[in-house]
Amino acid sequence: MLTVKICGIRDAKTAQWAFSEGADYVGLVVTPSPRQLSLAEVRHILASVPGRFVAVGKDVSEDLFRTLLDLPFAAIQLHGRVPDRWIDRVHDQGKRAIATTLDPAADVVLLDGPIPGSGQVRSWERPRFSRPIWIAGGLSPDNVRQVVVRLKPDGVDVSSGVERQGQKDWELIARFIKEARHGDASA
Ligand SMILES: O=C(O)c1ccccc1NCC(=O)[C@H](O)[C@H](O)COP(=O)(O)O
Repeated sequence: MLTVKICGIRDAKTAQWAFSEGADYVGLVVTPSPRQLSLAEVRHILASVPGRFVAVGKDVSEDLFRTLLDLPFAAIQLHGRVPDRWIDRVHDQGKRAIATTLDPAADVVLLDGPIPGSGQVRSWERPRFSRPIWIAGGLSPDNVRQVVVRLKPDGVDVSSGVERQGQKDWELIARFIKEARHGDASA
């Protein structure tokens, strides 16, 4: 079944909404971005909402990485710099590792757009690879069904495509999940 991740959620109520609409994962951004959360905000959301959360960061420092390993995230998604053995360390904590390059050690490879969270479309192709592939970069409720039907990815991931004026929009989140699931049912 298709995995759906909604990324860059910044409050507990919106996270709860995404899960209630059928999201499999919610991503919390922990490095510089308009969606970045403080660690206090992250802890608050993780403590208030049951569900599978992903820590999402770019060029994460060793200190931050250690903190993320100790928090109850289901998965860690690493963009940019990924030092040797980090994926093993994610696994040692019983978490899943989401890589943004074709890394055979990862549990999932996220094929993202050129700038994460920017809404820029990647060239939507699905490489042959031994790990599950999630597609992201410029997805929205208007195109996700077609992308799922055409590429048959293992998952889809969205951030700006479910925002209005820089804020997550509940109706767009619900519609994105519905459209992705329709695509999966007819793929
Ligand atoms: O979303 C961010 O602001 C972000 C910042 C730093 C690292 C990663 C980030 N997002 C990663 C994601 O998983 C996004 O969902 C993905 O890049 C797709 O974004 P969009 O094209 O806006 O849907």
